[in-house]
Amino acid sequence: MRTPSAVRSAYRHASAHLQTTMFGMGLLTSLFKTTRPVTPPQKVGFGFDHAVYAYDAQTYGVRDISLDLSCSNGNTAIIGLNGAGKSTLIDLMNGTLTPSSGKVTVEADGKSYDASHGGRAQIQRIVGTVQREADLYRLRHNVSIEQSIDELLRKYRLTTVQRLAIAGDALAKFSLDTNMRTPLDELDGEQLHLFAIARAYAANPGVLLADEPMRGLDEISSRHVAHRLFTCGKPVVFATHNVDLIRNDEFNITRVIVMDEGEIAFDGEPASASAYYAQLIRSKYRQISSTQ
Ligand SMILES: Nc1ncnc2c1ncn2[C@@H]1O[C@H](COP(=O)(O)OP(=O)(O)OP(=O)(O)O)[C@@H](O)[C@H]1O
Repeated sequence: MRTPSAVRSAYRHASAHLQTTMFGMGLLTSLFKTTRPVTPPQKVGFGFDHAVYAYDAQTYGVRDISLDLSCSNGNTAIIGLNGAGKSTLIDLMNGTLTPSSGKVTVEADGKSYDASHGGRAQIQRIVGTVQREADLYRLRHNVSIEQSIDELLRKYRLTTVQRLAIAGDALAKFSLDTNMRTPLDELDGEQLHLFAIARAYAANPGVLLADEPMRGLDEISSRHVAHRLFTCGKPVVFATHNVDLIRNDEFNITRVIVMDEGEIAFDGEPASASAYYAQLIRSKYRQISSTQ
């Protein structure tokens, strides 16, 4: 039988071992953390070189896209009918998808990153993706929106005070400071869209990517969200079906890419793009009515 002093000594030994292990684990966790950019990456751009993405043998998301997109000169809209390839294009830009063939690169501050060649983590620091509504529902819903951003920021080497300050600033920027303690599932539609933007903004990316950032909102809420998004001080590349929006000077949309059946059908300034798109829709209607 062990004496009390032998038990105490074994306990001290075990506890010292545990402390060393926990210290090691803490060190390991912080080693794997990354730094949040203090100043966002500048001069961000996207390069597509004959990029193709096939979901399966029959279904192409995009076909043979070649595109040079610099984000330094205003906001960029991607428009197109359902299934035209807008979401696939956005997922290739943020490294969620890698091309089946061809190449997609993200340029920032003179360097080039390719998600097909180990660059995904770096790309996701440069590019802030506004989560789609469906993806927001995967977040924990019983925590406040402040906590939700705090949880996102835990991957960075930041103190709790720094994380909460960043979360507070991001929420204030998108008029959500009075809702900081509100759980996600108690936000209304407009607030939910603003929260998705604030969450992407909090990581201080060089560009924001948003797939239909006003989806499902009424005219008033759409306008409010659009105003906040397009005047937030970061370039935005976004997909939309709202053609009226792209012609609004207040939103500084300088380039519009029209997609059709996985390809870029038009690339230019908003007025010409919306005229082209109206023509495209008319020709689709004619095709449908001629086959009925
Ligand atoms: N996960 C998937 N699996 C199989 N096919 C897919 C998948 N996602 C998209 N597709 C197909 O890829 C093509 C392009 O779809 P994508 O979602 O990129 O278009 P979109 O322009 O964003 O459409 P929408 O405006 O309806 O969101 C479509 O034919 C679509 O059916």
